[in-house]
Amino acid sequence: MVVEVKNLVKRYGDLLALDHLNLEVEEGEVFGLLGPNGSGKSTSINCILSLLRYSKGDIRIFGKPMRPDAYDIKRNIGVIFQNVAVFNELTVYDNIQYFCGLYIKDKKECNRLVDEAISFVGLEDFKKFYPKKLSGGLLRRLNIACGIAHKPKLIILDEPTVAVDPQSRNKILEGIQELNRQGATIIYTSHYMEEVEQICTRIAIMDKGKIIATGTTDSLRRLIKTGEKIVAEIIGAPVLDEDGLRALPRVTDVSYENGALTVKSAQGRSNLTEVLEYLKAHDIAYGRIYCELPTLNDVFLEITGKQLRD
Ligand SMILES: Nc1ncnc2c1ncn2[C@@H]1O[C@H](COP(=O)(O)OP(=O)(O)OP(=O)(O)O)[C@@H](O)[C@H]1O
Repeated sequence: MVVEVKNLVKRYGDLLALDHLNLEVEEGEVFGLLGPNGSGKSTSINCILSLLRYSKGDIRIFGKPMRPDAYDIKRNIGVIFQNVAVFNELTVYDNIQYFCGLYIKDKKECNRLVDEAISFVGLEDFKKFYPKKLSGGLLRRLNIACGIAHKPKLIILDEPTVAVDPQSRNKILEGIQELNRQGATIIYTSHYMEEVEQICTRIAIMDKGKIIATGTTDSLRRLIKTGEKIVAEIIGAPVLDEDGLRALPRVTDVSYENGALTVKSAQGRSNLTEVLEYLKAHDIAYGRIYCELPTLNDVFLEITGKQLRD
């Protein structure tokens, strides 16, 4: 176990930010902490890193108790925070060298690792640039390079893609997967469910300071009643007999809004053929028709009654 958190409680005054949080991350995982804004992701990370005092709970990293002065543990952790934390007075190269040099004393080895980190995040053409000259996406990549150059065993990324252009976002996501392939265990916090689905091997969904569900994307999808969702883009504005659709086997919900007919069925049942037959029998013209499995947002919605991105 790389990280073990037991019954973690954190209060900010009267606000209960972490409510008996339990979390386990195994070696080799890309572990996603997914939750809406304010659910407690950053607070969890800051407590895990001993950057914040907490009211109650136990935290172990690499099997040892985590404390503010546990430098042997901290040496093996790389952290990339939401807010970019680099020196504006130093170039891209010098920034990475500074952070890497905090851990790697051999200058030659440090420079080799800096070069490796620069090519890893694709900043070869920007080595001599100062941070102010970099776009938001490139700045994020620099932030990541500073956090990973010393080859930590555990890498924690707190929403590293907020306000990042698609090209840099893809580069960052691919980079995280590559770091994992090279042996690092990753903890990744985000409120973007697509990213978490794309890169995480296991996911914990957070709400109001608690983990409300944990599992792989597939196992989380199976947790809920809703299974397949069929969406048909209806041509024209025909009146639909929704009751006829509701009567299909295991249909849980039917809606018809803005020209889109949505039919949701319970797990384990596909109603695609029946919906197509219904449309044909009632002479209803349609354009695209597609089936979707539940998303992590559907999981969150069913468990909490609200959207992940409220
Ligand atoms: N320093 C602080 N003082 C008081 N309340 C705080 C402080 N930091 C966070 N909070 C509150 O604690 C709760 C959890 O916040 P936290 O930043 O951990 O959530 P988050 O899931 O990381 O959200 P985001 O995605 O917006 O960063 C929120 O209600 C937030 O307003």
